[in-house]
Amino acid sequence: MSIENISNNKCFGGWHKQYRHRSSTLNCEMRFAVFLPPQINTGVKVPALYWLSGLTCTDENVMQKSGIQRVAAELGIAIIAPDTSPRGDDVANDDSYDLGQGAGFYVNASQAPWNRHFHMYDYIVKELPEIIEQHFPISEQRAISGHSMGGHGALTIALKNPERYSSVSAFSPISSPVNCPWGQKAFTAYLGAEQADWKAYDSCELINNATRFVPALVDQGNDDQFLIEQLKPQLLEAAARAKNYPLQLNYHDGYDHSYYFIASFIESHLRFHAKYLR
Ligand SMILES: N[C@@H](CCC(=O)N[C@@H](CS)C(=O)NCC(=O)O)C(=O)O
Repeated sequence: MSIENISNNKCFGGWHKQYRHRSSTLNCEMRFAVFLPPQINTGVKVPALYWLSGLTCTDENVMQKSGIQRVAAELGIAIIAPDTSPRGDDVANDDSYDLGQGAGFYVNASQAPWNRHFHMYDYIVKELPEIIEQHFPISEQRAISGHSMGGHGALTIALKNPERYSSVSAFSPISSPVNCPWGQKAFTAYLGAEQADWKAYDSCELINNATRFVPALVDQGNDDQFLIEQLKPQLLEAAARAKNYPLQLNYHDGYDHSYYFIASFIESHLRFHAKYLR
């Protein structure tokens, strides 16, 4: 698996780098970004936090807007930022911002035309870590986090693979895609009309069925424009309470859905993950 370096920026003593590669899982060319903390110079492998972004995003949003690098450099954690879907002229798409390219929802699509490329679940869980751990001094110690659609991705991926992630966190996640318009639209397209098939990618369902717990942290702004209709964190809270699941969910007055909110609390997420990555 070869990768091509396309940019390098020194940052807080470490490096922000972008790469292009051919993904066999997604059947197209993909780009990802990695922040390598200064500790890679000590000859010891560093752990990684995978960051899954939300609707309309690429690898660039978190790297340019969250300020994640400062504390990642202090703690010696690499940040991996993939794209949010397969892309390209021959990849299926939709005119709306919440379906198709930029909106992969971190599932494996079973329905045409999406099933030719939209296998973001397998890409994030299997192919990308293999590439990362082959090409960089990054260990198999992994944590996962994300925002909105990416918060849903992080939670579901950790809940489905508790042996692969030591902790999970999310900002403003889509807490139960089965129960909101964004999720219902995407899952109908990618997974088909059979709602029983959607439950394999619903955080609340997965918490309900969990047998092994991954410590979880969620932060949510109370002035988030998507809170009531789409995000529904109270469903996540109720599922966790019923199961005694180790979820800490914090609400914050005045904060919205943007990266200004993420930038305000990203430090606490990194320190949370650092406790479990050691
Ligand atoms: N209608 C909005 C909805 C998309 C949206 O809010 N995306 C969030 C994730 S769900 C985001 O992170 N946008 C990019 C950014 O703020 O940098 C748009 O098209 O930008």
